Amino acid sequence: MTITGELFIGNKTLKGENGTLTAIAAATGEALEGAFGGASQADLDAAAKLAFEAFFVYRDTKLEERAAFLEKAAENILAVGDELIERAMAESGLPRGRLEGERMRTVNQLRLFARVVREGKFQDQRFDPADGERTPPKPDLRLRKVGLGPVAVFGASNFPLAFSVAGGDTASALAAGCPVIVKAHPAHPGTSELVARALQKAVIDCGMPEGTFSMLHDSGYEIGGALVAHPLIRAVGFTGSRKGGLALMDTAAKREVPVPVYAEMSAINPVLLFPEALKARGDKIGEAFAASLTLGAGQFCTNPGLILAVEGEALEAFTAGAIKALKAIPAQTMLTPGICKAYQDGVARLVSHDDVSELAEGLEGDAYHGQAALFETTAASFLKDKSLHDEVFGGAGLIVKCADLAELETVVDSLEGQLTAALHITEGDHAAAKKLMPKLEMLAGRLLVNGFGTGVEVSPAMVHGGPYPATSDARTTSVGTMAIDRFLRPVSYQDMPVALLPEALQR
Ligand SMILES: NC(=O)C1=CN([C@@H]2O[C@H](COP(=O)(O)OP(=O)(O)OC[C@H]3O[C@@H](n4cnc5c(N)ncnc54)[C@H](O)[C@@H]3O)[C@@H](O)[C@H]2O)C=CC1
Ligand SMILES: O=C(O)CCC(=O)C(=O)O
Repeated sequence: MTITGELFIGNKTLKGENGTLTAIAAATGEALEGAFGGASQADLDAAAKLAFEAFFVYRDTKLEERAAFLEKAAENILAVGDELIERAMAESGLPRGRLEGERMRTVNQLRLFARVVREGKFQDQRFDPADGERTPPKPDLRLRKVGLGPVAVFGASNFPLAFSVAGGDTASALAAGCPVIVKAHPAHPGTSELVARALQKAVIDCGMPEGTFSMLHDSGYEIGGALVAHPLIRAVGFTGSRKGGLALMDTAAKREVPVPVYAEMSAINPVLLFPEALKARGDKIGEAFAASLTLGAGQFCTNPGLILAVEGEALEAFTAGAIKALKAIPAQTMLTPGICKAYQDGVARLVSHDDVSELAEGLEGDAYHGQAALFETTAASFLKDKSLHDEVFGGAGLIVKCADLAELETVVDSLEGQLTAALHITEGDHAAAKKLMPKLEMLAGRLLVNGFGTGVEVSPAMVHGGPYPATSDARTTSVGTMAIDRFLRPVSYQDMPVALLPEALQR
């Protein structure tokens, strides 16, 4: 398939004329096939108008039809075939195995939401019958949840399939009955085009209203901002930097009618090593940590960037295991030259920090490669300098040595909101771990034991979220079936004649 660089506005494609963006090969920095035309305000208005009109039809589609549409989208993505994987590899620098896995995750996520839609429980229908005998008389009340309206989706650079055009935000918004306008990520515009084509075809194949799906390119930040500000957009899903997420939250808050922005931003995902676990298997935990830290060049928002432990011999065994493993890990291509530069700058800041020691580096790589790095500091220094709490997006980890468990708890108290917190424990650590549980529940969206947070299971019981700045709204998740709730709101029907009630509430 030729990459056309076009915009997808409802069922049409057209070349944007508001500037151009070029796809870059992550491994070499060279330009790839396709010049992507940026959308204008008029293109955005057209997509938003179609989405808003589509909403009134799409939200009332039969659940079976909506589910079949999601399944068709999954089928069409698979039908793109190897070209999708090849293009995503070139644009993101991620290896084939990872992207094939991510494609299945994307497809299965759409299929999972199809099952959620078919089941219908997300509508949360409630029936509270009238009671005329009561004083005062009680009205007949019925409730269901409905879609919010058109949703803007900003996909993530680090998951060009599972968190992008047809990723979790899009799947959950479509499942909720909301049309979607995607602002394509500039790091993988060709991958985005191939997936957008599959989604547009699914809309047509299934006879869904035109405007159920659109995708725009932005040659800068103008159209992304205008999309969030657009009066016909009713919610926003975002995965990316804290700076980007905050800018879009600010735009949404300043609208005449503010709308929710579900932004997943930065996290350093603390890993707490408890004394008995360290004594029992410190070196093994160290090795496993180095592997998780450097998975996908460390470009996961769930990356375990921070180790907290009590200093001593057992921690030294962990550190030795991590250093040995890390030194043998090859540098890997990073997603974009910009992300690579931000990583190198972050590592350089740690290297030159007076209170931080560099323990190890991974193997050296080429210009666009991220070289893993491991650092160490004391709890006192970490508590003193808030800049040490910042995410360094990539394979860099910081060990914080605490004098005792009380100091470790003080460090936990000082942390910003996180996506995950991991505990490494044996039974002998249960009492100490239990003491920290209330604080950890306040800190993170997911608490996990004897593992690391990378590799998020798409499950009904998953929370991929957490208090600010991990996300903009700790009440939600962007992965798993509960993600649908972000794009729904409840409507109550009081003493409504049956003829006026939505079909699902007529009984
Ligand atoms: N926590 C996480 O899940 C992730 C964090 N990151 C962080 O973000 C950095 C840059 O990565 P990107 O993916 O490029 O994130 P980004 O936040 O710069 O961009 C994400 C998306 O938002 C758009 N955008 C950003 N700022 C905007 C603004 N002010 N107005 C309108 N649109 C805007 C971009 O065009 C892109 O489509 C990384 O170095 C890393 O630090 C990146 C990926 C995932
Ligand atoms: O680890 C995962 O599977 C998902 C992580 C994620 O959401 C991210 O890195 O943006």
